[in-house]
Amino acid sequence: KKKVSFTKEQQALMKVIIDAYNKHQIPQDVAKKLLQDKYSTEENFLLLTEMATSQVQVLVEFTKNIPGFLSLDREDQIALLKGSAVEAMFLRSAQALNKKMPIGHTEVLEERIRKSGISEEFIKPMFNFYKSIGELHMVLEEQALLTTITILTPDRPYVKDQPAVERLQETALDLLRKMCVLHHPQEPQYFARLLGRLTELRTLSHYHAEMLASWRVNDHKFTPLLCEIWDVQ
Ligand SMILES: O=C(c1ccccc1)c1ccc(-c2nc3ccccc3n2[C@H](C(=O)NC2CCCCC2)C2CCCCC2)cc1
Repeated sequence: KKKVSFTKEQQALMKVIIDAYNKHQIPQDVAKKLLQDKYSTEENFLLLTEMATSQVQVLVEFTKNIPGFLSLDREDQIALLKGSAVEAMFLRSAQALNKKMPIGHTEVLEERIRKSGISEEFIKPMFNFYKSIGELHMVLEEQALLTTITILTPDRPYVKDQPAVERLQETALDLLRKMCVLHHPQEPQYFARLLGRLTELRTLSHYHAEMLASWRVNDHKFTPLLCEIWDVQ
């Protein structure tokens, strides 16, 4: 059994990130809403924009707790948030679908998402991603670190001081690598598989503006915050 030891700094970093991740959960649980009632395509689109808007607010609060983030150039902080918001939303959505639920609930939830108004061509890649996240059975620490690593991606558009972001991301990557060895000792390639999901995530978010336009509703109304973050309207 591989011995994994964390430095004092790594233990402190993990605690800060876990506390932030737990504190900044989505207010009301969208999965519960979807399981309670069937909604029309319009209502589903509104639900998505409401959930996504509150998720962006939660994401901003979460990033403030990432050690070093607030010391970055202010415009770079905005560029990192803008560049990772859609990916963080899909990560959160994947976790919402893969959460332990009573028998049969996941199937109902999946069905309601499939029928929510999303155009067919995007259902497959989105669920492929959700399934590939589910198969990893990530522990909370890994989920929180994966979101942190997604936010601290140096090569987002308009980031000026990439090395400064790289240094923060590397700290989170070192910690995640150790977490993977600790929680998945039988799978030496687990860490690499986890990072591979970020590539799939980037592809999903690449088509996001186009995906939204294809949602079968007459007018696509967005909140001002989403217009900022989602490059729509
Ligand atoms: O942007 C999306 C898209 C994708 C393809 C085409 C057009 C738009 C697009 C499409 C679905 C989901 C998505 N995948 C989910 C998995 C499990 C549970 C809910 C999920 N959702 C939506 C949601 O509210 N997500 C929250 C989750 C918390 C963080 C903020 C976001 C609802 C919205 C009501 C209708 C059904 C799905 C998340 C994002």
